[in-house]
Amino acid sequence: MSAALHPAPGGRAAWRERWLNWRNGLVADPRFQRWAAVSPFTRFIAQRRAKALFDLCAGFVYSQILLACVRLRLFETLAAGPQDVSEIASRLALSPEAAHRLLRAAASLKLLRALPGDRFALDDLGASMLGNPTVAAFVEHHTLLYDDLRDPVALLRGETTTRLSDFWPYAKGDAGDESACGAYSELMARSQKLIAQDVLDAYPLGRHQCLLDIGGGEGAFLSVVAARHPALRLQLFDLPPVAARARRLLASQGLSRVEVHSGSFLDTPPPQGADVVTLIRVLHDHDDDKALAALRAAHSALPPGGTLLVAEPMAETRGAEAIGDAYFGFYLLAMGSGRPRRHAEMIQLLQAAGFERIRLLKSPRPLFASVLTARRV
Ligand SMILES: CC(C)=CCC/C(C)=C/CC/C(C)=C/C=C/C(C)=C/C=C/C=C(C)/C=C/C=C(C)/C=C/C=C(C)/C=C/CC(C)(C)O
Ligand SMILES: C[S@@+](CC[C@H](N)C(=O)[O-])C[C@H]1O[C@@H](n2cnc3c(N)ncnc32)[C@H](O)[C@@H]1O
Repeated sequence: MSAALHPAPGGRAAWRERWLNWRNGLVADPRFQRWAAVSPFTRFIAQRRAKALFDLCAGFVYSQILLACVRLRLFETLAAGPQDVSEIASRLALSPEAAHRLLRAAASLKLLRALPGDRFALDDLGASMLGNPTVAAFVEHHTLLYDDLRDPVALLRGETTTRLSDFWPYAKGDAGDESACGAYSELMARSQKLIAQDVLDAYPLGRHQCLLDIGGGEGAFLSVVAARHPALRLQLFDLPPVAARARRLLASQGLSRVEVHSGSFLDTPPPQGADVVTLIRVLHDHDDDKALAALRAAHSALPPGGTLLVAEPMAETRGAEAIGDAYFGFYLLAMGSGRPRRHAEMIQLLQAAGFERIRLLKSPRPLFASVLTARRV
């Protein structure tokens, strides 16, 4: 970036930068670190910072312990109640020593709880895994992401080919065939359980007559909408191989009332008739030009005054900053397309496509998806 675009700050901002620089010099000084670690005024802060840095160093190890639990079906094994190490070891086909190591590790991560007598039970996080089987599917799927992240600098420099870009063929501009689209469509459909109800709680659709879901995948979101709004007319638009899967799956669920249309929002006009269009987890996996094309497609499908509903993880979501900028930032980099956007960037994009009255709605779990509405001009 040139200095002209980002001139050195003045006033309060300049003072803030000088203070930050002085503070960082102090924190980086080993003598200050030693003093802070023992001083009764600072030792709790120093310990918290050291632990936070250690957790960043160890994050991959923690993830792989979770992967071992998922692959060995440890949470399902303990679903009926606590068991002792030898019982668990024989169920997991591990030696008692290996089982003990895994169980203690999982207990330290609050997945399990260690009980007296070498017995182990689920703890809150292990029980949450049982209640959200989608998370286990993501944990398995992360083997692709972690392969791609083996050399993060090469990834940042665009020097690698990635496994995630094969998993998401449209990220490379390839619509893929039904089998290539099957894996991602199934993963997305399963993970709608974390999103669909939250979106509908944030924006009840009661006043609408017809909803078009652009990039609607296999129709998992629309099947939740159908159950809540029996009278709403429903349309789905997705790439031809995905639309074919949606037609089959929706028919098998008795949901032939969903009209399935196939095409690409890059070159095919979507169907007309909707007074609300949804884009769920579509914009963030496209670069600006294609995201703008998706928004223009939504605009063309709506009448003036029609509503657009966007739901996806966003950057700088309070309490979920690392999920947006770190997890999705690097996930989408490995995928080869898109980036998590900040609220201000979403507003710019939406306005450029002809939307106004853009509102960020209160949603139950914005860490999974923030929900925005906008009005077609
Ligand atoms: C009973 C007593 C006395 C006390 C209980 C105390 C209490 C209230 C405990 C809380 C228990 C509770 C309700 C727990 C709930 C836990 C839940 C709901 C956990 C959910 C976890 C979800 C996770 C970890 C989700 C992970 C999602 C991931 C990794 C999503 C990845 C998405 C991707 C890669 C999307 C790709 C799409 C693309 C391409 C980017 O567009
Ligand atoms: C990350 S998935 C989200 C699917 C679904 N909305 C959900 O949240 O479960 C993105 C979807 O957009 C579709 N898609 C990608 N590029 C498209 C395009 N050019 N035209 C239409 N759909 C597209 C994909 O096939 C996929 O179903």
